[in-house]
Parts: sequence; C-alpha cells; structure tokens
Amino acid sequence: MEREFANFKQKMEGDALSQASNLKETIKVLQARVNELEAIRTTVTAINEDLKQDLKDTKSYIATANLELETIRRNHTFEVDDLRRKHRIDMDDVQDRYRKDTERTRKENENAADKVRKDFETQIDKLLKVHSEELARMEKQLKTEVEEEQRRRAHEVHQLQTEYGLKIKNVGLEVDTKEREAQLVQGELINVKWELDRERNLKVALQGQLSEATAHNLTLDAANKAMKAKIDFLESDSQAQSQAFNDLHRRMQEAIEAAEVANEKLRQEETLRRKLHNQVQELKGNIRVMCRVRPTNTDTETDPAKISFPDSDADSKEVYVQGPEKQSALGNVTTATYSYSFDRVFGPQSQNGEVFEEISQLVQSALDGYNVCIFCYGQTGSGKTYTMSSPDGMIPRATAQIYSEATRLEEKGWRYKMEGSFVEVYNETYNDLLGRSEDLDKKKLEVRHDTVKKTTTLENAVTVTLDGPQRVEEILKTASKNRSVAATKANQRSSRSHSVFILKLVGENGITGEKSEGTLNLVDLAGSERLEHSKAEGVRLKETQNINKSLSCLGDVIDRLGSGKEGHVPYRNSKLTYLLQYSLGGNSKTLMFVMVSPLQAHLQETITSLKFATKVHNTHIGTAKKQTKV
Ligand SMILES: Nc1ncnc2c1ncn2[C@@H]1O[C@H](COP(=O)(O)OP(=O)(O)OP(=O)(O)O)[C@@H](O)[C@H]1O
Repeated sequence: MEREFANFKQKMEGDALSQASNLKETIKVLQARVNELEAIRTTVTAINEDLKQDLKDTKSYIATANLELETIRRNHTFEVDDLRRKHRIDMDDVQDRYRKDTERTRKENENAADKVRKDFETQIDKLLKVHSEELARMEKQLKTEVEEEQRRRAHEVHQLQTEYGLKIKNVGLEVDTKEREAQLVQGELINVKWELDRERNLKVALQGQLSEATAHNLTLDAANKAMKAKIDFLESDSQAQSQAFNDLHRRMQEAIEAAEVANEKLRQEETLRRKLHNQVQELKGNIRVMCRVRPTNTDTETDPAKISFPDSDADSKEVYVQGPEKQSALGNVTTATYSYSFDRVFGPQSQNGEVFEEISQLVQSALDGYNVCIFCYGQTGSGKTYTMSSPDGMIPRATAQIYSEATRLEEKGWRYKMEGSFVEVYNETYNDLLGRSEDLDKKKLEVRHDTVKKTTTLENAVTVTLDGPQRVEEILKTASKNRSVAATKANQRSSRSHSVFILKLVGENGITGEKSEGTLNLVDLAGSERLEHSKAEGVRLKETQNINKSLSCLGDVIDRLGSGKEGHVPYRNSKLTYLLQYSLGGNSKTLMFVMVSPLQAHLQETITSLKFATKVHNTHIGTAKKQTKV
C-alpha cells in the first residue's frame, strides 16, 4: 500500500515538475522576446540618436511603441500572472487531487485495514469460539476425570478409614485389655507382695508354734510316762479301770453336748448382738456429726483463737468459739461467743485412739452388712489427713478392727471377703490412687451402679484383697506416693481433692446361711475454704470452684435426705455424691467429722465450717437397712 502511494506520489511530482519546466520554457521564450524588444528598443534608440531629427516624429511612434511594449509587457506580466495563477491553480488542483487521492488511498487503506482487522477479528472470534469449545470440552472431560478420580480416592479414603478405624479400635481394645491386664498384674503384685509378707509372718508364727510344740511335746512325753504308770496301776485292777473308763466316757459325752449347746447359744447371741448393736446405732441417729479441734503447733503457730470446751469433763458435746471483734458506731468493741453442739467434741488433747473408739461401732456396722460413710470436713490444715490417714488414723484402725473382728467371727461360722480401693476426686474426675502414678490423670475410671442390688462398682480401679491389716499400710503408701507425684503437677493437690478409701465387706455364714454385704467409705474431703477467702485464680480458681460445688452438693444431698421427703436426691450433681450414692441416705450410716484449726487467722473459716456441720447435724436420715440375704 505504501509503495503504491509512493509511486503515485512520485508520478504526481514528475507531472508537476514537467509542467513547471514547460512554464520555464514559456518564460524563456517570453524573455527572449523581451530581449528582442530590448534590442529593438536599443536599435530604436540608436536610430533615435541617429535620427534625432526624426525623434520628434518618431517619439510618438516610440511612445506608442513604448506603450505597446508596456502593454505587451503588461500583457506578458498578465500572462505570466495568469500562467502563475494557472500553475498555482493547477498545483492546487494537483495538490487537491493528491490530497483527495491520498485521502481516498488512506480511506481505502483504512477500509482495507478495517477489512483485514475485521477479517482477523472474525477469524480470531472463530478461533476463540473453536478454542473455547475445545476448552469447554476438555474442561468437561477433565471435570469428569477429576470427579471419577475423587470418587475413586474418596472410596479409597473411606476404605482406609474403615480399615484404620478397625485397626485403631482393635489397638484400643488391645490397649484396654493390656491396661486391664496391667492393673490385674499390679493388683496381683500387691497381693503377692502381701502374700509374701503374710507367709513370712506365718513362718515366724509357725516357728514360734514349732518351738511351743516341741516344748509341749516334752510336756506330753512326761504326761505320757505318767499315764503309762497310771495304766500299769489300773491294769492291776481291770474292773475298777473299766468302771472308771465308762465314767470318763459319759462325762466326755456330756461335755461335748454342753459345748454344742454353748456354741449354738453363742451364735444366737452373736445374731442378737448384731441386732442390738445396730439398734443402738440407729437410736444414735444415722447421721452423726463430731468435731475435732487440732492442737496448736507451738513452734510455728503463735496466735491461737479462743476456743473452749465447756463440758469436756462430762459429755464432751459442746464447743465455744469467740468470734472476731466488732466495733459499734460509738466505738465500743464487742466480741460474740458462738456455741455449737455435736454428737461428740474432741479437744486438742484428744488422741486418734479416743476418736476411733467413737467410730469403731460404725465400723462394726459395715461388717454387719451396712453401708457406712465417714467424712472429714474442714479447711486446709485443720487435721483431716492426720485424723484419717496417719499411721494410727481412722483408716488403719478401721481395717485392723475389721480384720480382727472378721477373724473372731470365723469361730461363729462367718467368712469375709474384703476388698479395698482408694480413689481421688480431683476437678470432678475420678483418679485411681492405687494405680500406676504415671496413669493418674490419664486412666479413666467409671462408676457403675447396680440399681437392683444397690451396689457401686468402680470400673478400671485397682482393687486389693485385704487379708491382713498390714495391707492397709501398703495401700496408704501407694496412695500417698501417687498423690505426692500429682502434687508436682498441681501444687498441694492432696488439699485440693477428695480422697475416698472404699472397703467392701462381703460375708457368708457357713452354719446359719446368713449373708451380708457392707461398704465402709472413709472420705478425706478437700479443703473447704471459701472462694472469696482463697483469692484463687486460674487453675486454683477452677479447683476451688469444683471443691465448693462438690461440698455444697454433699450438703444438698444430706439436706434432701434429711428432709424426709420422697423424690429426687441430687446425687448426680457432683462426682463425689454420685460415687457415694448408695452409701448416703436411707440405707447407710454417715459420720461427719468437722475438723477445726485452732488459729485466730482461720477463725472465719472455722465459724463457716461449724455452721455447715451444725446444718448437717440437724439432719436426720431415715433408718438404715442392713443388706442381708438369707
Ligand atoms: N490431732 C492432731 N495432733 C497433732 N498434730 C495434728 C493433729 N491434727 C493435725 N495435726 C498436724 O497439723 C498439720 C495439718 O494437718 P493435716 O495435714 O492433717 O490437715 P488437713 O486438713 O488434712 O490439710 P489438707 O487439706 O491440706 O490435707 C499437720 O502437720 C498435722 O500433723
């Protein structure tokens, strides 16, 4: 296109140049004529010179000639002007044409370009359309393939999930089985250890018996010799001897009959004793509250509260506490003395032995087939653990009594199976204090209630068969070890959790066919300090809230049971009351120790604890029923 335009332009320029040279030729011709005229004029002038005379005559001719010349020149100028104008017009024409041609060519070019562009666009559109169709087709195909792949993968994932789910389930089952086996092995280990101890003790006892028997043998030898001498003497008079023998035989028969009658009477008396014992217990009330004030540690504690025991020489049922000082509007300082009364109050001088005397009858009731709960309630440091778990505390004493009593009852035909477990309720979860310490916050314990038999089982908890009081020492050691391990995780954990020692006593009398099933629960409750007083935050706040919740639930349950109304008892509101469901209420005997710190600094908590204990003391739970199967 451009070349065409260049050619055209070149052609037009050529035309213009040739016209210009024509014009130049014309101008040259005219110039030549002008030159000629000039020469003529020169000639005329010369002639004029020559013909000076004729000048005048010719002047007019010259003037005329001049005029003509002028006219010619003018005409010529006009012609030149005309030519120039014409040339300009031609040039304008040419330029106009050129412009028009250029414009037309531009337009044509534009049109051509437009057409080409449109063609291109159409082609591009077509290509795009084809391409997008191709793309859509490929996309569809890919989508189908992806969907197919996804379906295949989902199927594979599902298969894998099912497979892994099964594997995980199997592994979980295996782990559970292994854990249970481990627990069993651990329980067995403790049993075997204790068995070994018992065997050792037995061996020592047998050795003692052997030396006793040897001594006895020597005595028997001597007696034998004496007898032989007597036989020799008797043989000397056989009739007298036969008479004596008959007498002896008759007396022996009489003695055997008398012994049987006595034994039968004893059994009847044992049954009667149980009945009377439990009648006495019922008369004392099925919920009893006792208070114990611990002594001040003179090395570290300097500011004791004013606590007195007005009837310590008589019944020991009262305790007086002098309240905090109060200032009246007039500035007078007064103090109020609060008095509380319980089933028994133990002062700072009291020993664990004295305290146990009061509860030993309840322990006996557990052997007789009752559910018994003994709680220690009070703020941190008030003496709960000392009373419950110290080496001469209630737990070792209770088990020792149960063991010796069970041994005594063997003579009367009773055989007891005794099983102990020890659990902790911390932050509303159950932990096994007899399990492995590393499992403490991990192993899940489940409480299962048999609503028909009204019994409770602790699934997954280690249970130890108690075949001697020394086993309790081991149990307490394991529990204390577990709690001290836990204490590194949560500071002072033992004060922040409830511990429950559960002793199941299942008895059967082979002679009378009587059966009994009782449970003794010894509960060391968490410190009872109030939330606002403890100023707890974070973990401690959660612990304190859980403790307060469970203690108030315990209060609610006792209150509800004491109200005598039928209906819902809120056992489920806390893990503690849920665990003790069948050991609280109509079918049980409950004793609550309220432990009191002797310090002035703890006065407010002391008053709160005593108020709570008074509320419990005012509750009367219905008559306990012995769980006897005949
Ligand atoms: N009757 C008592 N005679 C002598 N010392 C006692 C007596 N009661 C408690 N103590 C001592 O007082 C301290 C606090 O007692 P203990 O640990 O039993 O309190 P606690 O109420 O169980 O506290 P926590 O809630 O922290 O477990 C201990 O050093 C304990 O030996």
